[in-house]
Amino acid sequence: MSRETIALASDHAGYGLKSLLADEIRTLGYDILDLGTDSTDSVDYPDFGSAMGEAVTDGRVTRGVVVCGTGIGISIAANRNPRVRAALCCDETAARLARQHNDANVLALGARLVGEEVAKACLKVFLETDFEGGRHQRRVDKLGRN
Ligand SMILES: O=C(CO)[C@H](O)[C@H](O)[C@H](O)COP(=O)(O)O
Repeated sequence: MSRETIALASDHAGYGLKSLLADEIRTLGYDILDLGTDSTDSVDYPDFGSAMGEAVTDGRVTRGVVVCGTGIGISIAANRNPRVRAALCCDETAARLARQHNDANVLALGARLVGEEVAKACLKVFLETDFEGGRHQRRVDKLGRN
């Protein structure tokens, strides 16, 4: 069976955590599609949130992870794309519920707000938790395209 590819995108503030999460994603048994940025040189988070939206829309990936300083800007940017349901998470419980209840397809993290171990725990839960469907499906349907 082929391995799922997980897309990753960040701005400069999220670059370090993105690199660490790329290694973690591979360790967990997935391939990665790195949408940048490629250094800590200052860039604009909307460009990378938008790149994530395009990767989901054109079918290169079904799930991804976005990182900026707070996770706020890049999650707003990713969510401008109607096919993205990006969830900004600061702990494992939020990451689990984002999958179970919201069928979130993009995990957003704030590199300046969460520690590396918490970020890795959020990532693992996000990747390994299934959507529960049922009443949640009706609500996700009301969000629009997916
Ligand atoms: O957190 C962010 C947006 O919500 C960004 O990652 C930036 O860190 C933030 O806007 C601050 O930017 P700076 O140019 O690194 O000061």
